Amino acid sequence: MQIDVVTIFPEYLAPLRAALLGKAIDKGLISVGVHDLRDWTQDVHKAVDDSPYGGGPGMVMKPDIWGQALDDVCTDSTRLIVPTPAGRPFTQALAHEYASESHLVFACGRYEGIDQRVVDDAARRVRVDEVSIGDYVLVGGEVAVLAIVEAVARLLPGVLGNPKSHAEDSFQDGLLEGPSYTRPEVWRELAVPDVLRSGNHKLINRWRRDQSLVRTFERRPDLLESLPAEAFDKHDRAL
Ligand SMILES: N#Cc1c(-c2ccc3cc[nH]c3c2)n[nH]c1N
Repeated sequence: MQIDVVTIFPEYLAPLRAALLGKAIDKGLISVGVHDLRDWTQDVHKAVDDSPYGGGPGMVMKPDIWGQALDDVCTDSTRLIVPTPAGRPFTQALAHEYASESHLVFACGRYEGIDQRVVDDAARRVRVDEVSIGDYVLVGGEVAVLAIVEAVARLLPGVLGNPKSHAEDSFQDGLLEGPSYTRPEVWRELAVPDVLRSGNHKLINRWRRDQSLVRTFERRPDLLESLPAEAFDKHDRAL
C-alpha cells in the first residue's frame, strides 16, 4: 500500500515512521510519502490561505495550491481522504475498507479548513471521503491522519505479530472489548476474576461475551441498537 500525506507541517507526520508502522515500512508492506503543501506555492511568502468569502473568523486554505498538489500526488486508483470535523465518522468498518486500497492520499487541512471546491474538483477524478475521527475539534488534520493510518496499517497482513488479534478487536463484532488481565493474580488487593483462571474455555468465552455486552450497553448503547437481532444469541438476550 502507498500512503501519501499532503500537509503544511510535514514534521507532524514523523511518528508514521516509528514503531509498528516503521517495521511495516521496513518490510515493504507500506510506502509513505509526506509532502509539504508549500512546495506548490509560487509566491515569496508561500501563502496557502486567504480570507473566507462571506466573512467570518480565521482563514481558508486556497484551492489553487491544493489543486496543483493533489493533481501531482493522486492517481486514478487513489482514495482521497480529507479529515474534517464535518466528516462522516471514521469507523473500524471504514478502516477495513481503506486497508483494501492500493493508494491512500490524505489532505491535511489547517486554519478553518480547505476551500470546498478542492474536494468537489477532486471528486470528478477520484473517490473522496471527508471523515471525522470524533466529535471534538482539533487544530488540523494531521493528528487524524496519524490515527487513521495506524488503524488501517494494523489491519494489513504481516503488520501485526499475531493476526488473530484482529478477531478480538473492539468493534470487530460490533461490540466493545471487555476487560483484560495479566499476572499477578492479586494486585493491590484486586484479584483476577476466578473464571479466567478456571481453564474452562467455554465458560471463559461466555464470561468475556457477557462483559463485552455489559460494557457496550453501559458505554456505547448506540452500538447495540445498530446490530441486527441475529447478532444476539438466547444467552445474550437473557442478560
Ligand atoms: N478528522 C478530524 C477532526 C478535526 C479537524 C480536521 C481537520 C482540520 C483542519 C482545520 N481544523 C481541523 C480539525 N477536528 N476534529 C476532528 N475529529
